[in-house]
Amino acid sequence: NDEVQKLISDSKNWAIPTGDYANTRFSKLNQINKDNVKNLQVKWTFSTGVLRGHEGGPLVIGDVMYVHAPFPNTVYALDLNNDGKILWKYEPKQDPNVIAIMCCDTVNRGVAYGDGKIILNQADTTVVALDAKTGKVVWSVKNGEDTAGGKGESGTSAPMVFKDKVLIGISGGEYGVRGHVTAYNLKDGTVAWKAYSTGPDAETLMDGEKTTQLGKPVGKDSGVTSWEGEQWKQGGGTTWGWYAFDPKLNLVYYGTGNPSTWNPVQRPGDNKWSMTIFARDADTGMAKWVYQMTPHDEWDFDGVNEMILVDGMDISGQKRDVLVHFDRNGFAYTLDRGNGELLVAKKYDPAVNWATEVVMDPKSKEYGRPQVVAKYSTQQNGEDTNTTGVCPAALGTKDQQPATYSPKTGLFYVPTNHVCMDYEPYQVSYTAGQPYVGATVSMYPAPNSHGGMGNFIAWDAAKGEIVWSKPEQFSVWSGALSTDGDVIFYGTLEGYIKAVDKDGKELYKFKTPSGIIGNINTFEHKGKQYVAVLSGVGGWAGIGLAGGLLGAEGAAAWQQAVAGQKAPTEEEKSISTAGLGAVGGYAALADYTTLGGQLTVFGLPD
Ligand SMILES: O=C(O)c1cc(C(=O)O)c2c(n1)C(=O)C(=O)c1cc(C(=O)O)[nH]c1-2
Repeated sequence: NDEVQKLISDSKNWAIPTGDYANTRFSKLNQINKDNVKNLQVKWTFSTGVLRGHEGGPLVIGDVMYVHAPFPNTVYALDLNNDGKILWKYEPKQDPNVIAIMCCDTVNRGVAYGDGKIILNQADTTVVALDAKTGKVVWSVKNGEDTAGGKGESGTSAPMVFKDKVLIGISGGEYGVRGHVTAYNLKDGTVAWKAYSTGPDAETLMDGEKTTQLGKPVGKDSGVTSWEGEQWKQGGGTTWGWYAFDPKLNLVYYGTGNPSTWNPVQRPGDNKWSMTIFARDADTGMAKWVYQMTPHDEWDFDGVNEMILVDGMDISGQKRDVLVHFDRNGFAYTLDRGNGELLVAKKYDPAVNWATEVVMDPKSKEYGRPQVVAKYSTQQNGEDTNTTGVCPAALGTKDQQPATYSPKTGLFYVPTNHVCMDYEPYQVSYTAGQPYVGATVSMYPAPNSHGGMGNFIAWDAAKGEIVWSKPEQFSVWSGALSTDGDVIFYGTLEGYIKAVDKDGKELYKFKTPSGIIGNINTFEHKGKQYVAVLSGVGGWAGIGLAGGLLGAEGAAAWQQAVAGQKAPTEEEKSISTAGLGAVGGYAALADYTTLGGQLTVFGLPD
């Protein structure tokens, strides 16, 4: 989209949720720099009026900031000329029953701009285009089937506007939803193309001969033949993460989520194309290449995290245009983004133990496949057996919280989880619209380490090496930002916004009113640079607080039990696995923060 590209190239704006089409989250602004960032002050704040988890961040286009909220997905247009005075507000009417079918809090990762419209992907899968000037609905379409007699589909992902289209994904892998992405025409909301993650070629938009994985044709109907019977019909592979676009290659990139159910014993086969990076033609949706990172997933390692596109990376003396992806499974992948050739696949947390390596020898039958450690195979250990000590936990070495790439240092700065789990699969039967999880999980900090549940790291994607790692008490569930001012920002679950230098040295921190799971961004207005972030604890890691699943008393009792100071009661034991395992794991968060949705805008002293 030429208009959007023009807006993006002017760093004063933050014109798309990911900062740019390459998902770098790097800004050329440099007024706020490593020397003066310590002087940052709060300039103005704005309450969204909504509690629960606030993911994503505001857009800034010219004099207007667009702020979104989790369910009920209120959108505000704020006037930057007037300390954020409200220009318009849009509040959709949605059936609150959709809350019950959202796996990991009522989050929404942001709105997109294009063609004079603001596009919102609502929790109930309604996609609306709002007139950016007035907030009036221009068009509205239904992207899935939610609660009433539906399949348990929901919407949380941020749309991506590209060319004359907007890409929308779907959530509901915990409900057996069959994943899909749809490109809608920006003009009127009609469907340009729709591609499923599983199923026959005509529906996955694959060509058995021309679509390749690691240089080889995928074969006919691979999205059917890699499943038993008709299991692909509720096979998961949802598309709730981030999307990227390469205008030169005319390809869109994204990853697919876990195969449904979480019980691997119940679904033999590689379960294609769950857990897969897709490169699709932007005009037709046809898949050019794919790469399945975790064939036959046994741990819920959704492959949806962002794809970061970097040009001319020096890989063993050769300049390559690459795609870098920090997967939930604990491996960071560097691929040639033109043909999907695998260049690097290395662990980005030393705790990762479920696989020893990804096979890099093209002559091997196992080429590109992770080598699973039998002890941590929930498939081999079988149903109703608790597989213990698996690292990372189901929420991965990194979940949806996006990393940033700085072209100045050539490094990636990555918010990570340092969490392990016990995982017990069990039989589950499929009923449309009902949970289809099939595993009990509990989570805890990676053992024999620093005791915390997170690290903020710097990563060299050419070598596949951690450059430095800064321990955090909790998972870093916020998206990072790097700038030409040689500063890197991220937020913490306790609620701190932090700024570090290129060596990871902390330069600034400020405690905002609630835990940060939003993505930090920056913009310039009237010649001054600002940094903005949404606070509002929640998401999967914060579900205990956001969903009210654990009171402060419960948290304290649970912590004592974990610390071995008292025997856990039956109720406390059930807490440990509530919220798909996150409630017990993150119980101590209740000592630091509580719910609240607020935007905080920082700037330098006048
Ligand atoms: O399979 C799915 O459809 C699906 C959807 C979502 C979502 O839409 O938020 C999450 C997940 N899975 C998931 O596995 C996960 O770890 C997760 C974390 C979060 C979050 O916002 O903190 N959402 C989701």
